[in-house]
Amino acid sequence: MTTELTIRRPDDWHLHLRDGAMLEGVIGDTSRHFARAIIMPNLVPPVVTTADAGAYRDRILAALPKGDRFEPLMTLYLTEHTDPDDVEAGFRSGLIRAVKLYPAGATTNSHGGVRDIEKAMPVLERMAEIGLTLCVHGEVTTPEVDIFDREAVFIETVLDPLRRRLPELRVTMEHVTTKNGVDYIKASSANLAGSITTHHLIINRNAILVGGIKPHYYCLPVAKREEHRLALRAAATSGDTRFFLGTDSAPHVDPLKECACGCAGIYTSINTMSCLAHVFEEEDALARLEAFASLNGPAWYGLPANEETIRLVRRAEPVAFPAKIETGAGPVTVFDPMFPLHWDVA
Ligand SMILES: NC(=O)N[C@@H](CC(=O)O)C(=O)O
Ligand SMILES: [Zn+2]
Ligand SMILES: [Zn+2]
Repeated sequence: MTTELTIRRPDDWHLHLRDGAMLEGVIGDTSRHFARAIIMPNLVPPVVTTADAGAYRDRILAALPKGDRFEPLMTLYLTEHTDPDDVEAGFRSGLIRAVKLYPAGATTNSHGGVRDIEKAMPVLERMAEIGLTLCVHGEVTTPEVDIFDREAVFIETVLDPLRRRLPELRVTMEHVTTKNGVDYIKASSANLAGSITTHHLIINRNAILVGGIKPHYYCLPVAKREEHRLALRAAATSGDTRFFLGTDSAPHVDPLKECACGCAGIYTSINTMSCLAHVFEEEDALARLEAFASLNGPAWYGLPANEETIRLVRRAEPVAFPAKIETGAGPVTVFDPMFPLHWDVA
């Protein structure tokens, strides 16, 4: 049995750090293990201009625990009024690594997102021209579409038409949750990749609903049936370079999760590497954990893999993680994978 594994230091290609007291409370859980992360722009108000992103980056670096080395990779929140010249200037300066498409109303703080994609075409055309990546929250918001079908319908009715229209546009399908998403990425010949979260490799929709309603397993896109989880596991552990880690660690304080209309989002930064090592071990794929967590993401985003390494060790006794972390904004419940975690980052 493998009990030790050294891999390049991982990166997180989809992360919510929030702002203010929450940012201060969570950033250390990422910078402890990860060298870089793509930082989601869905703040209130959102990060819409290059100037906003520069200021947010400064706040992130100021909140970083002393001695930690961590590079935030900044994104812009696409709106129907986004200025293509500002996007291009941000990209050319090296600050902006991606632009994020939130269909309006699809998820947390997405009300300022895109209603009519036609209005965003000038920006998308410019991005295709200059090689800037579009990250998408791939769900339609049409009320008639069942919430469990929203990703599949998005692929058919929004993503595929967009990619046919702009084949040069580089697209990251964020937090893929369905076999449909996995198959769509695998069938593409270029300019498409997908991030997969830690929790979608571990839970299916039963976790949310069986034995009582469990708000801490609720996120968007919502976890699907078991067959979809298995497809995600197969993709993540396959070594296929088009799939990589984006934890989508999304902290909300407990009172906003444990209420009549709880927020979507699961907090996994603190135990992601332990969870992933467990999953890859179960799939007999520990040798491919480095590809998923440390190599495929940088390759897709045109960055070198990290030179530093981390060492994962399988402990005889389970590793203890707190049930919640305390932040200046309030308590945040930590993802419970519902099995003991034996892998630890040494
Ligand atoms: N994933 C989530 O459930 N929530 C994210 C938003 C998102 O990534 O869709 C958040 O910002 O809380
Ligand atoms: Zn999302
Ligand atoms: Zn997210």
